[in-house]
Amino acid sequence: MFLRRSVTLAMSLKNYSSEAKNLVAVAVNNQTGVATVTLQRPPVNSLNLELLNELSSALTELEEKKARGIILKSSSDSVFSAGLDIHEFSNTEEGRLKKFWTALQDVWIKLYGHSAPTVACINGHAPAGGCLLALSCEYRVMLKQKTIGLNETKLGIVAPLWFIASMENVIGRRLTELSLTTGKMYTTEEALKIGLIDEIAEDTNDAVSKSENFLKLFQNISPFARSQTKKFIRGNTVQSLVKTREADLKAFIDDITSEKVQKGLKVYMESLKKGK
Ligand SMILES: CCCCCCCC/C=C\CC(=O)SCCNC(=O)CCNC(=O)[C@H](O)C(C)(C)COP(=O)(O)OP(=O)(O)OC[C@H]1O[C@@H](n2cnc3c(N)ncnc32)[C@H](O)[C@@H]1OP(=O)(O)O
Repeated sequence: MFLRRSVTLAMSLKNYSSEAKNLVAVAVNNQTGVATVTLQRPPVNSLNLELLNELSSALTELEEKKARGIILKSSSDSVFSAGLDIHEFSNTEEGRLKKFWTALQDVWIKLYGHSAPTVACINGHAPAGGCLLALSCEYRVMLKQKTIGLNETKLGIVAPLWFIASMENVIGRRLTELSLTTGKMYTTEEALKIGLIDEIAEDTNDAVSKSENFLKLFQNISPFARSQTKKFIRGNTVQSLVKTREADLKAFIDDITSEKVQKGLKVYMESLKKGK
């Protein structure tokens, strides 16, 4: 019964090979059904509205096509994602701000609750929103000598509850509290020690191969049993945002457009430029 189902899924993916879009590229291995989703917005894959919309569409498509696994990586070996594009925050046009935050909520809901097994191949630094993407996956392989963390307090902003839950579900409440309140960025080696990541890789090829090995664990597991189990484990966390989306959006708009936060972000951006 399960075997017949697997064959059907593999066949449904047969003609779905590689599609390069602007900011997100999706390539599906027709033999394994595993999709590699590559973020490609140089220089640092900061998440703007357009990238988030493309990522959201890719995740929907991979849900519909019943992908057998997703590897999320960066086209650069230096930065996985620098997090949300800070320029979006200084956009005072409320329509775009709303679309931006709604797109981020969409991406998180789809990625966190995806039916396919997901791996973050963290082939570069992953601050803030970059760390969120990684935490939304089920397994994390990271290049040595990079950094990862939810550093929002360093920017004078407050990580929403669903960011916090994503980290708490991986490393527990005590460490999440310490990490978030201090805005701690962990080195790869530190991240492995606290369980924030699962494996260290030498380079991107090694990271991809370790990600593929993780997905092989599910080769002989019923996709239905696997995804339902994941749903039971992650369902409440996803639902907590689904039920409060409007309030979360309002809180974001109110906070991000406040004079105090805008001033702090300006100073942070200047410090980033000076850091060169
Ligand atoms: C109370 C308020 C509630 C509101 C709730 C909001 C919750 C928001 C939640 C999440 C927030 C975020 O995700 S904010 C983003 C946080 N990200 C960071 O702090 C990362 C900052 N970047 C870096 O540390 C580094 O750039 C890097 C380590 C990622 C890479 O270093 P590298 O040396 O390779 O590159 P540069 O630093 O030279 O950067 C190149 C270029 O990119 C610009 N840049 C970097 N990060 C961002 C970004 N996140 N958004 C937009 N632009 C970014 C950087 O300024 C450089 O630009 P220029 O070449 O023009 O100088």
